[in-house]
Amino acid sequence: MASLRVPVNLGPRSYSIAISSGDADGLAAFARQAVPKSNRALVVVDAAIPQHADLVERNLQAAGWQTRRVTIPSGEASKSTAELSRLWDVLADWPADRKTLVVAVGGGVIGDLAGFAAATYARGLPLLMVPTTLLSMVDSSVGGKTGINHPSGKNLIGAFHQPAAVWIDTAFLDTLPEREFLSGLAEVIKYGVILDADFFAYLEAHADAIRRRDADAIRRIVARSCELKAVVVEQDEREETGLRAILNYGHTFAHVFETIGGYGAWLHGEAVAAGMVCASRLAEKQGLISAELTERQRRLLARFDLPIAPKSEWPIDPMIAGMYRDKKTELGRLRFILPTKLGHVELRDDVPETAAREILQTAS
Ligand SMILES: NC(=O)c1ccc[n+]([C@@H]2O[C@H](COP(=O)([O-])OP(=O)(O)OC[C@H]3O[C@@H](n4cnc5c(N)ncnc54)[C@H](O)[C@@H]3O)[C@@H](O)[C@H]2O)c1
Ligand SMILES: O=C(O)C(=O)C[C@@H](O)[C@H](O)[C@H](O)COP(=O)(O)O
Ligand SMILES: [Zn+2]
Repeated sequence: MASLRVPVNLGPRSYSIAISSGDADGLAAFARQAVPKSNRALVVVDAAIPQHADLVERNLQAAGWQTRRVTIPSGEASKSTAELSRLWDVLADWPADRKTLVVAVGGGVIGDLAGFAAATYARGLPLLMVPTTLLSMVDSSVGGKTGINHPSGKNLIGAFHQPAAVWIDTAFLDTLPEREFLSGLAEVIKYGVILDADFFAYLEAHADAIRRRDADAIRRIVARSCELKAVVVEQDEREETGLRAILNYGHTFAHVFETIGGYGAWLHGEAVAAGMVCASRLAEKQGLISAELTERQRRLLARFDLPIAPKSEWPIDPMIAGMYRDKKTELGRLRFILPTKLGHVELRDDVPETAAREILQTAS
């Protein structure tokens, strides 16, 4: 299958996303082209996928890199100061220099963590993203948001640091467990709601093929998601104008669901799924959309067995308090991304706290 390229045009920080399937050999030339002058590579890998790291490391070595590997325990708890500090220690001990490439092999946890190490060590090292989950292929490996969690809130500590390149090989998905695969689909559905009504309709029409991981369907959803994210990031790289904030649809709710669950009850995509339904209900309440649009999202999410409401036992006050720590909050005002029609959303700062509280109270 021919490999695709999606460009991310950011002037001096521009890079290419390569999308292929089973073309491990292509990685060496691609990485070398993206990072011509570099002789050391720190390969940061999720503990569950040593076989994928072997493949990546072999190819980097073939392209002239001397490699070292750090294995990170799987799961959201690794977006921590302890794991970050371990990466800094290895880099300092080697020692790394400013040409040392950091390579993230894993899902969004590894990308966010290794990316933040790359952003901070020696004030910035080149970063190669090699995403191995659906969620990281369609979202987290692109756009340069890196960081770790704080006990009080998701991704509260972080930096923008664009990768030098993103290498997506959809063959890595062959080993991905079903629940993780479905979680990634929440972010794919997000793109349809916020930017592309036709893409949403495609997801509705091809839900069965997507669920059985049909190769064409996977390639199409990965490519379209990357294109849509790239277009947004190109126009508002650091979330300054409000445009990039649309990628946060459902996340004001999702992040408090993840935090209240101790970063373990729900996967990120599961929290985003329920968060999008809450945001859509909030838009209904504000008179922006009819119930039909929320219902379409609920139906599609349910076809992928994704949650469509928070757990009833989660206490509401700490969730509301958590929303005020959301990075979109300004001057003490909550801000939400709300749909106005399929394929279009707005950043709103006129939603009263009581409305968000009511959504949580009536969620079931
Ligand atoms: N930076 C961004 O723009 C951005 C965007 C979206 C999400 N995120 C972050 O990404 C994280 C979620 O990412 P995720 O869903 O990839 O989770 P993850 O990184 O925890 O990976 C999910 C699970 O899949 C396993 N795994 C990874 N690749 C595998 C493979 N090929 N085969 C078998 N198992 C594999 C891992 O061990 C892990 O248990 C969250 O922390 C979220 O906040 C960041
Ligand atoms: O890239 C973005 O911008 C996003 O908002 C993508 C989100 O899917 C992702 O979960 C991101 O990490 C959330 O960012 P945050 O700034 O709300 O922590
Ligand atoms: Zn997300």
